[in-house]
Amino acid sequence: MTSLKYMSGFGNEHASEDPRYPGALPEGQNNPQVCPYGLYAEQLSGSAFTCPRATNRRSWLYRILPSVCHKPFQPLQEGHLTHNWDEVEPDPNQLRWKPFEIPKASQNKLDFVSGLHTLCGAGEPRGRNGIAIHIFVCNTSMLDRCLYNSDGDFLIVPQQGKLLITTEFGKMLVEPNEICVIQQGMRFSVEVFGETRGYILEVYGAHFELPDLGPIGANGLANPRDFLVPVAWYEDRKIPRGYTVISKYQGKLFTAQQIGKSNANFKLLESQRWSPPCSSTALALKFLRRWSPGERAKALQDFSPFNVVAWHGNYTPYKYHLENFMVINSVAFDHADPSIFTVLTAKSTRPGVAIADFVIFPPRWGVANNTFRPPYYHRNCMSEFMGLIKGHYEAKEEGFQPGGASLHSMMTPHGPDADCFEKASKAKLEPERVAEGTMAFMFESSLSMAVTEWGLKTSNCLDKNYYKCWEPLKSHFNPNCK
Ligand SMILES: O=C(O)Cc1cc(O)ccc1O
Ligand SMILES: [Fe+2]
Repeated sequence: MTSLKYMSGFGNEHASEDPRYPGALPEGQNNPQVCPYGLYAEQLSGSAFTCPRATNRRSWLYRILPSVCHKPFQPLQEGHLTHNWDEVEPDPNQLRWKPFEIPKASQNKLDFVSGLHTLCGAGEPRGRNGIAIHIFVCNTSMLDRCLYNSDGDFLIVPQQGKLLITTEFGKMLVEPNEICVIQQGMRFSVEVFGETRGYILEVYGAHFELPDLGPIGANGLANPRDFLVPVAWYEDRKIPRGYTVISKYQGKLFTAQQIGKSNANFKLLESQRWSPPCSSTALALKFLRRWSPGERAKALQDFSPFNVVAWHGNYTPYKYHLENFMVINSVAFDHADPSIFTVLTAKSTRPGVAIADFVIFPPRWGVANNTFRPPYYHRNCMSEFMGLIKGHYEAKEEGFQPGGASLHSMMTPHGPDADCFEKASKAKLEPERVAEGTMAFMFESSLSMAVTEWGLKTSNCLDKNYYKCWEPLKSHFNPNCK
């Protein structure tokens, strides 16, 4: 695979043209009467038109045919997505899952969509407030089908296997230890290269932002320039069985076939060698009139949704490598709250309270003196979902495995297992590397999440003995020794 190009910067205004068609972006305006090369202009709005500038998100896509060319949507019964949070009775227990099983392609072919499973969540896509956490396990690439999420944004954390994601904005390769965000409405298709697994945080009604840095200053944590945005790439190919667009809409999946064949139209214009600058409306209209009825009929067949020749805007998919996180931590004493490790936050309307934060536990130095260095024992007014990309998590060397997960719900006590407590209370406090070669992460939410039937039962991955990891903790209380 030739290496892909990206543009850098979080939330920037970017502009990109497929190099095969220079000048495809209209100059100085969004909606010329006829766009260069006869493309259609289409806006994708990611915020209300009237949002303040700082939060206003939209992009303009210049495409061979507009997205509206599709047959009616039909329900699709596939995957295990739900936002029915009443499938099973509430369960406040500490929950831990063994690595979610990835079926072999020879037994059960799953692609990114058919391999989606909702594990837990809260809230409701219609009310535009809530989250869902999904696990994806797949072994097959999506073939001539793409997905878009009408309900919210997907933050995708691959854990095993890389994802080659084609989007309307271009291609991104996302490997374990990288994450990507595909925002509401963006069409994407996922190619995989073997058995593949990962986690998804879905947020309804908010976009991810970089956390404010406050007294940290202008730099640090996830730096904006390390967020990478794809460059325009389009395809105009024959799709014998037609292209299927899948929409996740109000928690359910729907499919529609694209109709409209771009090749004929586009090749025709191309054959006229529209070399830029070709902004002459009269000339363009002349070309458009040249289509015969036969050509128009031929035009109504099939086309790829990845037909965006150029785009500009600040509403894009993006990826980020977790190794780029600039870690800040205690250099004197005590254990700082894990909010210091926030990569991205989806804010609620309450100041400082996130609908969901994406937090990582990267390799770093532990140097705090006179300090119990691992995570403290904890009861939280937020819900803490954790996953492990690789290695071990410092608070639980055993039991919490890559590709598994844990959920410590609102006010459910949790903390280091007995082993960890004993070791860390006796350890000689020298500077030491913590979490070397590992990457654990947390989706922390102000919402009280319910677990799905798949999570508690069907996945068959729930570790029924999790609570036992704290059983050996013994009292060290000694009234005679301070
Ligand atoms: O529960 C956990 O392991 C996550 C966590 C880590 C930490 O360093 C401090 C608090 C906390 O909840
Ligand atoms: Fe915690």
